[in-house]
Order: sequence, then C-alpha cells, then structure tokens
Amino acid sequence: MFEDISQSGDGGLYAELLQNRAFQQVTPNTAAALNAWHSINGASLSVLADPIPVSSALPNSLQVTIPTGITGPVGVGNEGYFGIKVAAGSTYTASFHYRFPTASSFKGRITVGLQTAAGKSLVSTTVPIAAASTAWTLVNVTLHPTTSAATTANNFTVTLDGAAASGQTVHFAFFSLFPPTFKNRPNGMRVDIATTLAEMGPSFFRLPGGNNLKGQIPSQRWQWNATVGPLINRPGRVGTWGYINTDGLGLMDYLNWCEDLGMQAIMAVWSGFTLSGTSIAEADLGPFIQQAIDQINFVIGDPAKSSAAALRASLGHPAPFKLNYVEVGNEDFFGADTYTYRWHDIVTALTAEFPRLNFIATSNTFNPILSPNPLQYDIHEYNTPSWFAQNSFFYDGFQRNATKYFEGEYAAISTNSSDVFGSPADGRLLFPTMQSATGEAAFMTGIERNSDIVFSASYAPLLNHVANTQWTPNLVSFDAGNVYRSTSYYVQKLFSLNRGDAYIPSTLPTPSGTLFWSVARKNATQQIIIKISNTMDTVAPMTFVLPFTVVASTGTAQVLTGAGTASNSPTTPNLVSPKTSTIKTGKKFSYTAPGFSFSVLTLVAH
Ligand SMILES: [NH3+][C@H]1C[C@H](O)[C@@H](O)[C@@H]1CO
Repeated sequence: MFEDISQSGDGGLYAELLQNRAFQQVTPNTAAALNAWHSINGASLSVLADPIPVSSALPNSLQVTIPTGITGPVGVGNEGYFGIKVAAGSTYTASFHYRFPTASSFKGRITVGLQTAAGKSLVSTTVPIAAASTAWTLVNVTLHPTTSAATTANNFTVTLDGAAASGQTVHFAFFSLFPPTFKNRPNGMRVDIATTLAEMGPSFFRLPGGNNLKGQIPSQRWQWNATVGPLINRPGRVGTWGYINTDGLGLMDYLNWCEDLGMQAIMAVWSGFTLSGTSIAEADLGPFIQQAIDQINFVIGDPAKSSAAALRASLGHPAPFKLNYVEVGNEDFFGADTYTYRWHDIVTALTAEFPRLNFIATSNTFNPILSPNPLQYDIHEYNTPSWFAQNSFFYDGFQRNATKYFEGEYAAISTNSSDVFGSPADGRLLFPTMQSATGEAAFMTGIERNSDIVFSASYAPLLNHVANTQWTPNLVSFDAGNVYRSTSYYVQKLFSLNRGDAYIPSTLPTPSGTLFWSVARKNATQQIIIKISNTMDTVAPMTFVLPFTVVASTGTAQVLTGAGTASNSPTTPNLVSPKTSTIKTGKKFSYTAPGFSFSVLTLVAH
C-alpha cells in the first residue's frame, strides 16, 4: 500500500534529492517559500511569481541577487530532504533553468556542486552563463564525487563568483538533482528503498492512497492528469499529510514501477468525498466520473480510441498496463451516507466502460447496502498486537457468498487498547516490535487460511522518513542515507516469499490462544510450508504429524525472533533479522517455537 505520507514519495521512494525543487504551491515572498533553501555568502534570495514563468505549471522562480563588495562563491544551497547522501563513484545528474530579468552584456560562470554542511566541497563543475537575453536557459550537468561524504549533512550548491558577478540578479527555476535510480529509470526510484521493497516479492501496489487520494477539499484531491507528462508541466499539489507533493512521482512512474517489480496496480479513483467531509452532489458527479474514466483509460485504454490512452502511448507505453482492480475512494465509511449514490453512479459508469474490471468498495461491508452489489471490499484494521493475535479467525466466519476481501491496510500500532491512535506516551509504537510483528503474523495465518475470500493484503503505511513522520509505526523507515527494515517488514517478506500454491487444512489453532500456524503446499518443489507465530514470550513446543507418503528427514527453518519490545530502528538497525537453519523433520517431528517468534518451516512432503 503506498501513499505520499511521511515523505514516502517525495524525499523517499522518489529519487529526487532536492526538497522544494520548483517552489511549487508556495506563496511568493514568504520565508516558507524558501523551505530547504539557504543563502551562501550573502546572496539575497526571494521566491517570486516570475513575470516570465518557466512554465504555466511552475509560476514561481528563485531570485538571487549578488551583493556588491563580496568575494568568493555567492549563491544558494539546498539541504535536500533532511540531508543528501553523497557516494563516491555515483553519477549525480543536476539541472536547473536560469534567466536574467534584465538583458546585459554580462558573461560569467555558474558553479554547481555538492558540499558538506561545513562548506567543504565534495564535487563541483562550472558552466558558462550569459545575460544576453531574458529568456530561460536550461542547464544540465553531471557530478562525479570521488570521495563519499562522511555523513548526509550535505548541500547542493549553485554559486557565482562574488567579484565577477557583483550586483547581478539571476532568476532560477525548477532545480533537480538525481542520484542513480532503480533500474536506471529516468525520474526513477531511490535504489536502496526500491531494492528493499523488491526483496519482498510484492504482487501488487495500491496507489495513490489512502487519505492522500482524497484531499481536504475537492481541488486538492489527487488528479492523475496533473501527475503525468513532462515534469515542467506538473504543478504539484498540497498533499493531505502536511507537505507539498511535487507529483514528480506520478501515475506513469507508479505504473513503470509496478512493471519493474512484476506487480499489478490496485488503483483508486476519487469517489467524490474529501477528508473534510465534503461530498460532491450527485448532479455534479459527471466531470469527476469522466476524470476516473480517463484515469483508467490512461492505464489500460486503447490509444486508437482514447486520448488518455494515446497519451500513455506517447509517453512510451502503447500496451496497456496490468490492472484488474479499481478501488472507489478510500475509507468511505466516513462518507457512508453519500457513498450509496457515489458508488452507484461511479461504478455503473465505469462498469459500462470497463466490464472486465473488479471494483472495490471502501465502505463497511454491506453497510450501507450498495447497488450494484460490491464483489470486493477493502477492510482496514489498526489495533493492538493482542487484537491481531486474538482475531486470527476474523475471516473464518465470513459468508462464502462470492464477495472477496482486500485487507488493504492493517498494522499493530499501539499497546494501549483504549487509545489505539494515541501518542507514543500513550502506547503508540514508533517502530514495529516483535510483539506487534508476531501479532500481525498470527492474523496473517488467518488470512492465509481464508485466502479463498481474501485476495490480497497490505501492511500500512509502507514508508516513513524518520525526520518527517506523520504516522507510526511503518513497515520500512529511512533517512537520507539509510533504510531500516522493521520486524514487521521481515514478517511480510517471509509470508510473501513463502506463499506456496495452495492452503492445506491442519489441526486448527486455538482462536483465543497464543500460538498460530497455517500450512501451504508448494507444488513445484513438492514441499509444505508451515508458518508459525508465537505471540508470547515463552517457548512453544509443537509436534507435527504429517499424513504424507514421503516426508524428508530434514527441512529448513527461517526464524525471526527477539524480545517482545525489540525493534529495528535508526539506533538499532539490525537488532532482529531472520535466521535460517536446518531442522530434523519426518512423518512426526517436534519443533519448539521461540518466544515472540515467527517461523517458516519448509520441507519436502507429498
Ligand atoms: N489513517 C490511515 C487510513 C488512511 O487510508 C491512510 O491514509 C492512513 C495511514 O495509513
């Protein structure tokens, strides 16, 4: 599950290193407009609504005035998203637009570089500039540091020589700085975060949110068409998590990412309801339904029949992307009273256009009753570790009536059942623990047992930058230089990479107990896979009696275990990680699950 929360996209998975790179959605002539930028050696800076904007989508530019009487480099620096990692051997691609507001005979040189916060140059290059016209000029440079910075406290800098450029005023727009990206995709993903996510072997990517789809007001909703095409034409938007979204990571980038990981998108369309509780009146839904039709056509439409699909083709992907599920809104139980007509009108129109798609409802299951009858519901659950351990049979009681379920967001987030969404002082977890991860694992054994009706599940939120976090805990944390794999991350990865092909019934765990398991069969290797969650701090001796003809005498155990409060975090990044060992197995064998552990036992048995 992905949304731009806690800098998951901008400053996270999206590899752009500069924060506030294009002064999008800021108010000119305010200090906030200069967020993440600072003056170097006395340059005077201000963000202005440029009389000649670099594009209609990017109306603001940075005015830099070189004062008289100053020597040495003078200009502007950007501190990135709470730091910039500078690695020797990496090629950094930088770009920016500049123009002189007044034409003159001035000729000079701009120095573009990376330097430590203390001002030590790590790498730099210079390019000639001239004030011959007031038009915009695009500058592209590459930077090749030969030494790695000791920390991520580094800045991107653009400077002129103070003496030579004394008194000059230059406008800059749309800066950008990229490190190498995952699979070298232009405008791509940060390699270490992308690699961490790819390691889970995910099947789908839910986008674009979560609350960040909805907007506080209709004009701030996520709009697919504002997020595709050349970056210079993307205005960005005020995200719902307290920071501006550049939309540099847009729908096409999400879809390319899905293809790079072999995932399908589970894509949401806006459902006419905002976080502030505004519902679009039924009579006014038309344009929003059309926008949803265009959004889906962008993903799977025929370029010969749809302009949105033709746009996709023009951006390099004439074939449709893989899409089977479209979600209508997010957590519309908050807008249940109007979801009845919003669901009806949206799904009636979308089904007519795309009869093969499956539409997911986001209200509470069968409450209210919707028409057409949803065949999929998205269920979200945030609760305590013990709630998840005690509710591993949550789906066992669901009617088998052709309805399928998407556990679209779930996580054990607090140890305080009377204030689950409270603060860390009140039991909220900052990072997943072994207690929370084993609670989730217990719940997931139930999802596996009920995989006839639960077609997908995703922990949420996926990512957070530890320097700007609006929600905890998260599956994967990161800062400018590191990625932190949580205990829950390892549970998700172990479940994902050991899914098997079919569930095998076994002795059922005790629903109110503390030990939970599920068994799957992997056809190609004739193996069974036994997943065991021990949600208590005491060891759990188990005996397995297998009714198979052939059972190997040894198998593999992958075990994640640690103290109940153990977390992987910036201070203890690798406190807990899975360990693999060989175990003795047979038609009857014993296994002792450690306290607070999640085990995956794999052995040949058929
Ligand atoms: N409150 C959660 C529910 C919403 O869908 C997400 O944006 C939030 C964080 O995962």
